Amino acid sequence: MADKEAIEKMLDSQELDDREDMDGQNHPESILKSSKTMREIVVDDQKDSYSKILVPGSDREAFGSCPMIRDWANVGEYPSPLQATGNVSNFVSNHETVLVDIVAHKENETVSREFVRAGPREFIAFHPKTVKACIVTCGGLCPGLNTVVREIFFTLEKRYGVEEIYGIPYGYKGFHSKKLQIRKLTKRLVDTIHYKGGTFLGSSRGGHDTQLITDCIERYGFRHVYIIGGDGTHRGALKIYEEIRRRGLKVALVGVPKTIDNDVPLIDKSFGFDTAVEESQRAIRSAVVEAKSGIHGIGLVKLMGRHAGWICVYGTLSNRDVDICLVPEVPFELEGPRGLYQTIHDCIKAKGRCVIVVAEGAGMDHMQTGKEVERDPSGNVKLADIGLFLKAGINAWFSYNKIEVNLKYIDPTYMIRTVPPNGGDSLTCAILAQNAVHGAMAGFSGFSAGLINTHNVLIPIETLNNTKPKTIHEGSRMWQRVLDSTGQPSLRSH
Ligand SMILES: Nc1ncnc2c1ncn2[C@@H]1O[C@H](COP(=O)(O)OP(=O)(O)O)[C@@H](O)[C@H]1O
Ligand SMILES: O=P(O)(O)OC[C@H]1O[C@](O)(COP(=O)(O)O)[C@@H](O)[C@@H]1O
Ligand SMILES: [Mg+2]
Repeated sequence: MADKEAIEKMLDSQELDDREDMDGQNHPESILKSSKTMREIVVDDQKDSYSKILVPGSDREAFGSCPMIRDWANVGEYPSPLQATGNVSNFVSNHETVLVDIVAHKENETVSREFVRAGPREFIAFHPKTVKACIVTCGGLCPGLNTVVREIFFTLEKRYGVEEIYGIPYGYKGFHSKKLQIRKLTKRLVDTIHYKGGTFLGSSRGGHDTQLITDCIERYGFRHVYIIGGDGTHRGALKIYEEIRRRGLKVALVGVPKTIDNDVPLIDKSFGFDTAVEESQRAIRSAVVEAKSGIHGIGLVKLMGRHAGWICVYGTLSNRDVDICLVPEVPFELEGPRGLYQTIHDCIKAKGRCVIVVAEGAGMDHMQTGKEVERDPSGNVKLADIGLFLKAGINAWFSYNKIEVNLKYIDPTYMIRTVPPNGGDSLTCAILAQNAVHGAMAGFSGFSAGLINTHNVLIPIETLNNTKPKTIHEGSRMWQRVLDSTGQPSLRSH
């Protein structure tokens, strides 16, 4: 039987669970059971080559649990329509968790954080016919946004039989701006959007208003709210989630973390990052070709990375012809015998050329002194252009020292985030989106879908927001790989 037919048949046979409209806490035991206290997973206590992993079950406020709507509103319990079309062994129990800290040492006990495992549940909290869902994309662009939107749509529509799915235009503003139109999404509208870069829904910075957004959610009767965005978006999402709880609304608020900078904490990698790195190769290769072809050629490439230099690091390590990599986390000096300019000079003397990759947030201590800080509508600090600054500084230094150089500056900033996702990122987007929907259908709320240690999890947004962004550490093996590949010195006199 076709998926759709099987789902329809199953849904038609289901009465609306009256718990959905009841007061009181009459919840199914199967879903409710709370976890034990300190749980010990002894991987193998016979062999001392295995480690003992302790999961701190007693402190499950932050880890190992995920908020559920039934904590503040009544929801029902229905057999999942996936029972009619899927393999039942694919269902995930609410008691399954994924460990975060998996590197162990046999001499020590490893205490790991854990998150609820994502995936389809055998029983769901919403009758799909009662679900009105909306999807919004916020903040900067990232390859794969459209793929996430499309997959949320099709998972809701095809797998669960949800009929009303809406697109919120241009980010948070779209919930309340009179100039913007919320529109119903259809298969025809979203069918081919994954082949394109950008976001079909539009995006924006600024415009977050917790009360107006929650009013809109209430007015439309949205039961699922899917919010795709980065750190700023998630700060905004947490406020909406708290307001939803305060008002006692039966709403699953779900995040999908997005950022080209790859600094979202806890998760393995953010979607679109690999595509951006791949796209950065075109710019870096051009810089290498230019540097190799000119007399004392210098290729300078500026890439994105406001507070974290992951694109530069991965771009550098992929290319392997880069001589100097500059990231926001690792300060460098310009002048002096170990400074940047002298290092470029040494590199040119040794190789006849020098290729430099710089993150937009690197070297800010050289530029923003004394100036008033400018902010974008979301409150992010507007950075001065380190690429242009270095271009001018390098040219001036060599000119002063009467050494001919040919510097070519390449700034592919927006080009690397506006392309469609590559194959791997497309798959990541699809799986994240599916798990966002499975989590919402199961009645979880206030979480973001993420991949940790290659396993899909539901991360409470509060935890995500309270965890430090993932940045590069100077003492790390990753930074050491950069130093090994480039051969660059510390660029500091101390
Ligand atoms: N602290 C905050 N509280 C509420 N909303 C916020 C907050 N920070 C950012 N936002 C909102 O989140 C949206 C996206 O934020 P932004 O920083 O531009 O992008 P990103 O989510 O990619 O980091 C914007 O609409 C912005 O107004
Ligand atoms: O010009 P815009 O749209 O503000 O975007 C620039 C910023 O967006 C980013 O690509 C990603 O930022 P977000 O993840 O916060 O959206 C940064 O690297 C960059 O500084
Ligand atoms: Mg951000």
